[in-house]
Amino acid sequence: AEPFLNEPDTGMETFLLGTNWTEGTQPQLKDIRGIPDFDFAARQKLNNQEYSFYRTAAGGEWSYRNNLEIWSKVKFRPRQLSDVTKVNETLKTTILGYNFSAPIFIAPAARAGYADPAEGELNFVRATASENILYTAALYASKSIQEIASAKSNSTVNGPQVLFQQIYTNNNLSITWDYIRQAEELGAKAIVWTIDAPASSTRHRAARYDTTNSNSATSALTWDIYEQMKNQTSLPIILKGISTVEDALLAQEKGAKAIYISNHGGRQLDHSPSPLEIAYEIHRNAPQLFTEMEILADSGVRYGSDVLKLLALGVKAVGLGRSFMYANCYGQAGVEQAIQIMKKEIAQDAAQVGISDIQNISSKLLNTRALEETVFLLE
Ligand SMILES: Cc1cc2nc3c(=O)[nH]c(=O)nc-3n(C[C@H](O)[C@H](O)[C@H](O)COP(=O)(O)O)c2cc1C
Repeated sequence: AEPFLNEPDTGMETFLLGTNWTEGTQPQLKDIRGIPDFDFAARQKLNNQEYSFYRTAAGGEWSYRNNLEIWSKVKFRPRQLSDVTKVNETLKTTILGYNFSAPIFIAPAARAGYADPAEGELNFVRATASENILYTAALYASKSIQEIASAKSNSTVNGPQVLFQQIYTNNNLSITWDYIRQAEELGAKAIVWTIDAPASSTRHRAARYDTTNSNSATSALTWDIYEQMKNQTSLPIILKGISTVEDALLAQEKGAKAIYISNHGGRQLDHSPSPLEIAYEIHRNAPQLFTEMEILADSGVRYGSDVLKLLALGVKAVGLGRSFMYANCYGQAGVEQAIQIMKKEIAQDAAQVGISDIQNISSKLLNTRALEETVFLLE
């Protein structure tokens, strides 16, 4: 196996070594310039067990790598002399009808308490309120669903803050239905049902510390359960972990208003496709899906330009998992800074590409020839 770069050389370490920073201590937040810097910073602060849980991925971590490396295969085709002066105003978007300041969100991830034992996920709730982006809370959060709900802001552009609730289904479905009811009562606006974790996954990095899946007890995953779930709630159910155009089409056939393409950050199945490859497969086989339903995506997103590539294929909004977990090592301020970095990069990179409206990006601004070699085409 060839070595690879977990994060590009951002010059951070060189810079820090020229200051009074001591290796193994967390750098100052002001010295974080890009999303990958939060990974470096988290490695300094967290112990090996905690960092490994956040960082781990499945098998030889080839999907984890591919999630990070695939972006460079798709180049931009920047159009110069387009009027991009108002691009900042087009950053705002809607997700299932709710208003947000940017097409990015915090993906559901368990155990935020490793990064901030006192506040855990509450930092995500508060930071997404102040920055007005979406937070999708994880079932296996360090804080209880009640604690998360009570940290919500009452005064956002949507009125009370909009949170989506991620769930795993339990083999005993009555536990799942109770959980959905509870989320609904506490004001969640959508259920994000994770469908790509039918079993525990092979995660050597975290297994060393006996901290692998948070969901090892769960495996009830069928379209029949989806039908049953729809009868349990009036909330929209977003299927998280769609990896093929066939399943995207099936989801639409069964009435899904939104789906979420993801390979779980490469944490479930090694050699599962990246969101860029999945989005491209849908773009080539059933492009209408991007307008007929809302398609969210995550896995491997580290830069504003990564987000733009997914949006250009038709994705509605893009999530980040690990990066926000790492940013949470700085508490709410760190999470806010991560959101601000992403917003700034999305807007400025959009301008560089010649995008005047982030909500309406032509796929012709991408050169996808490299994906054409491997894309799966339906008969
Ligand atoms: C520490 C950690 C815990 C996670 N826990 C969950 C979870 O409980 N439920 C879920 O649907 N996805 C979970 N995920 C996956 C994320 O929702 C998301 O798909 C993934 O992190 C995106 O890839 P990225 O980390 O490269 O941004 C977790 C990811 C991480 C890193």
